[in-house]
Amino acid sequence: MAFIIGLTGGIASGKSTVSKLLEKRGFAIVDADVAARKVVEPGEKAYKDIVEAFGSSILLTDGTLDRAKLGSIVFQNDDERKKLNAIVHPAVRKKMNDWQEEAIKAGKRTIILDIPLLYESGLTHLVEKTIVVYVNECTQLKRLIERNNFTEEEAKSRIASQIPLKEKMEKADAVIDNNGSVEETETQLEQLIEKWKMKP
Ligand SMILES: CC(C)(COP(=O)(O)OP(=O)(O)OC[C@H]1O[C@@H](n2cnc3c(N)ncnc32)[C@H](O)[C@@H]1O)[C@@H](O)C(=O)NCCC(=O)NCCS
Ligand SMILES: Nc1ncnc2c1ncn2[C@@H]1O[C@H](COP(=O)(O)OP(=O)(O)OP(=O)(O)O)[C@@H](O)[C@H]1O
Repeated sequence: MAFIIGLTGGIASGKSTVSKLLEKRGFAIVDADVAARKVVEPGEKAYKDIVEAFGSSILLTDGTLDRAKLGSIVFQNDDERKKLNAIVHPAVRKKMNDWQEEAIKAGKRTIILDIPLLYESGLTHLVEKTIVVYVNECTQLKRLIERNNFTEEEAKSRIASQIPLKEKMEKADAVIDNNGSVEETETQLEQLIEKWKMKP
């Protein structure tokens, strides 16, 4: 039996940073954001459903999704976001399940499911333990604005579309504080790998 761990946090809290550190150590990573990009490629069912629901004005000239435009629609309106989630999430779950099976077949002993919406989507039954990557509100806002070139308003509306990070932290089996340097984050991760006896 493989050890299945859910890695989550808030937008721009540092999940990808932590998952890269885990990948470097040979752990299998199954990333929901990667799956969510894959299942909306032209030709996929979710792609067709999105075009039907949101209209072809959310497409770029090459026929792929205009993610910036779709993002500006769904992070300003809860109903639109729920509509998109209902189309994309079932396909994401299936894709992640396929990748998890592949990792198990390849002999991986610990599999990390990197799922930003682990708590929002009620998916904790899929994992044995949860890790929350935590940053304070100020760091989160600053890093999100810097990484995505968002205005403060755009960044705040994305943060507001998720359960507050503090609440996620209270639900977690382990918390990694990513307010400091990446090296400090790596040290905490190493201690957790030791404590939970995680083997790649
Ligand atoms: C709206 C979309 C096109 C915007 O794309 P964009 O490239 O700007 O963002 P990206 O996909 O890289 O997501 C960045 C982060 O935003 C947050 N986020 C994304 N979707 C959602 C959502 N539906 N609800 C809350 N937060 C979300 C997550 O923290 C994610 O890590 C895209 O986020 C999307 O398709 N979302 C729906 C699928 C989804 O829920 N993905 C999250 C994990 S399954
Ligand atoms: N400890 C750190 N010190 C400085 N910058 C950091 C640190 N950790 C992450 N960052 C930066 O903050 C931003 C967000 O980090 P990252 O992309 O890992 O977050 P995420 O939780 O995966 O985000 P998302 O949910 O949006 O995919 C990135 O630009 C990253 O380079």
